[in-house]
Amino acid sequence: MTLQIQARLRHASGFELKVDCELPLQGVTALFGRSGCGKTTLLRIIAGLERVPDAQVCFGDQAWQQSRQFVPLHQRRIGLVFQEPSLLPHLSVRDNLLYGYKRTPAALRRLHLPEVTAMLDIEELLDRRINQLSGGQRQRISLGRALLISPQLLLLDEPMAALDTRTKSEIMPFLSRMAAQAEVPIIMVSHAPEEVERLADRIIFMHDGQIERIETLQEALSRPDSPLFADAGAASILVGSLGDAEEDGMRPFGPVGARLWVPGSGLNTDAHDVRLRVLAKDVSLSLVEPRQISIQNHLQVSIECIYPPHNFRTLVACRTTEGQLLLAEVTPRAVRQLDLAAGQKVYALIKSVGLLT
Ligand SMILES: Nc1ncnc2c1ncn2[C@@H]1O[C@H](COP(=O)(O)OP(=O)(O)OP(=O)(O)O)[C@@H](O)[C@H]1O
Repeated sequence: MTLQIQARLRHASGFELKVDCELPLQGVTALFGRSGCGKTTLLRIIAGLERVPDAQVCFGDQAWQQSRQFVPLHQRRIGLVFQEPSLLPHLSVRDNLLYGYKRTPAALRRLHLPEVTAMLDIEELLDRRINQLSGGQRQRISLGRALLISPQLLLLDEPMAALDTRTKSEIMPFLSRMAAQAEVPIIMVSHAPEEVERLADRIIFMHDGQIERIETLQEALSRPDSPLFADAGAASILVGSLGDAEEDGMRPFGPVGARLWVPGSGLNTDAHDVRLRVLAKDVSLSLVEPRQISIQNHLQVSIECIYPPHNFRTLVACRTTEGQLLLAEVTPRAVRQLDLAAGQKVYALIKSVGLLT
């Protein structure tokens, strides 16, 4: 399934959007770029909220816009969630959730109230009024309402931007669960690298009204100049399964022999494709297997490449025994003293990890 878009638009403000692309639609696609680069405008064109003359938008074999043909939003069967929840204040949570569901022909309904309320953990809220909800709860109801029209595509425009950091981290697991369970392709606008790394499978990088690149998350994380590294520096995402917590609360991540220990969290044990975010500056390299040190997590890796130094730091791309990319940031002096080179087997010491999903 792909989404084909050809559009050209110029606002009175001088901003110009020029897009001609074919997006594979599977899992979560993030639209990422600086403020004002045109992410929301592109999302609105996909939704049919921005009517651009001569644009072409085709979702699989459905022409949503082509020549004189223009399919309005409600016939595109798109679930939309914006930054500010737009719930109906005079209706209960249940009636808000069922608003679009009731208007969806029975034959097209794939998702129903019990499974959606369980997925978003909102069963307890069904009889409340909207003004009795917190910001995070409102956003979960908005996500539920969008899912209950059984959409063929979900468009999320910075759904967490208005939430504080704590509420954001509370709602993130629901979003990622939703992405995995609902089997609906998602396009999500974001300018937060951590959000993208946590949720996205593919990224559309936008700049000045144009699409610069479309990459898988792993491709985007494997180049040192990735825009995802602009804020917190280079990072890697390790994917693996999470085991039961030990007595001290630590949980094993990944296969025996290449196992990391992470602090326990509320995640289910049956969590398979769990993502672990490791900042390159938290990874050091050693030629010998480290013993008698406080850092618990170390992995044998092989060096794939050493990038030229930048600001007195050298980025070293390593592969774990399972073939996953792990970036380490060391000093150029350490590279010289340890005589590091591509192909060499070394140990990566990981000071801290963040469990993402
Ligand atoms: N209706 C409009 N009329 C004139 N200019 C507009 C209109 N809507 C958006 N723009 C301009 O178009 C540009 C792209 O806006 P858009 O909202 O798509 O950017 P964005 O990447 O989503 O930004 P942000 O991350 O800040 O939400 C901006 O310069 C904006 O000021």
